[in-house]
Amino acid sequence: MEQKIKNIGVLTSGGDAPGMNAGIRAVVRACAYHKIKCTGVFRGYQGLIDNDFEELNARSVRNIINRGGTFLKSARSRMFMTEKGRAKAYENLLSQEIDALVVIGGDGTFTGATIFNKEHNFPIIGIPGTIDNDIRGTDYTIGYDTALNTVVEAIDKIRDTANSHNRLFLVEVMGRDAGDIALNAGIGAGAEEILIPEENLGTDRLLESLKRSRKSGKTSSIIVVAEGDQIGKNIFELAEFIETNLEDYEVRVTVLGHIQRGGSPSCYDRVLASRLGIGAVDALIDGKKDIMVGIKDKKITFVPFDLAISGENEIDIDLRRVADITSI
Ligand SMILES: Nc1ncnc2c1ncn2[C@@H]1O[C@H](COP(=O)(O)OP(=O)(O)OP(=O)(O)O)[C@@H](O)[C@H]1O
Ligand SMILES: O=P(O)(O)OC[C@H]1O[C@](O)(CO)[C@@H](O)[C@@H]1O
Ligand SMILES: [Mg+2]
Repeated sequence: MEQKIKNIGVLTSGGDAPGMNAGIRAVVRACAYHKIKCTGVFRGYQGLIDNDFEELNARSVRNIINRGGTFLKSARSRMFMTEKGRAKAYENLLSQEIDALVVIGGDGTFTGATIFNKEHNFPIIGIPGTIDNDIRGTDYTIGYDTALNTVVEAIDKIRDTANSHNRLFLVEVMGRDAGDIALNAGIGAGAEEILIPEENLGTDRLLESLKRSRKSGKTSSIIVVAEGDQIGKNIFELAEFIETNLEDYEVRVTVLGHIQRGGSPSCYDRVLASRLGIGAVDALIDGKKDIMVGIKDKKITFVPFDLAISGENEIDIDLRRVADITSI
């Protein structure tokens, strides 16, 4: 028979994402509902190693549903990537009498979780919390929707200057290995071209497309470039390359950077985080472990960590077609 879970730890790890607070809140309140103790772990996996714990009750998470970032703070813990660091984390979990964990983060967080589970047989459920949306087994990750809206709002503003000065703007958006933000925000903001890590369309196509758009009467353009894109060595070199090859283009570069990770979460992200938080606690009560709770076709689903982090990020080819046709 499964042992009854008495104390669930919750942490946020990797890049912060809007909606993580709503996810923590849901986990804490689901624990309160089921009369399970809940322990907050500060600074992600690093907090496990440093013994940075605090008991949380339903009132500890008041007034945070609307706040970006994560009140538990986050970290990219190098120590957790070592066997020694993970052994220390396990020791601290035992001494705190924590018998299961909910980790909110991205692919790296889940990689750490599954390694930890294999080493120490410790029940962990993952909640996808990353603006990158680069997780398999869930249609959306917490923070992605808010980030998209932030990017579109920023590009709308850039468009004013692009249009007033007849300029070409290269706008860099986040996504080290994933083009989801670039592709969707690019379509939403009406970008001329969208460059993503999953496909290298080559510089010839880019120059041809820019020549064509001038001929068709366009006076300004916006190109959205994911930070992991492989066409240009970096976005500034790409700008130089375009100006060298197309003399009638005046190019400017905007790197949106971390504004994409901040801000109050959208309603979608708050609801998603609330559903996934409750799903994670339900899963632990049911004796599940080494899995991520996600959302597919509007329904809560559970997928093994190995599957959630498997393979390269895939983009929806229909979206590429939409981008190509609408930017004609
Ligand atoms: N191979 C690994 N072994 C052990 N722990 C790992 C491993 N990979 C990642 N982790 C742990 O997970 C943490 C978070 O991973 P990472 O920094 O890649 O962010 P993420 O969860 O992918 O989120 P995002 O991509 O949104 O920033 C790492 O800092 C590290 O502590
Ligand atoms: O400055 P940091 O925390 O290293 O974050 C940068 C990375 O985090 C992500 O935004 C995901 O959170 C990536 O797209 C990006 O490359
Ligand atoms: Mg990641």
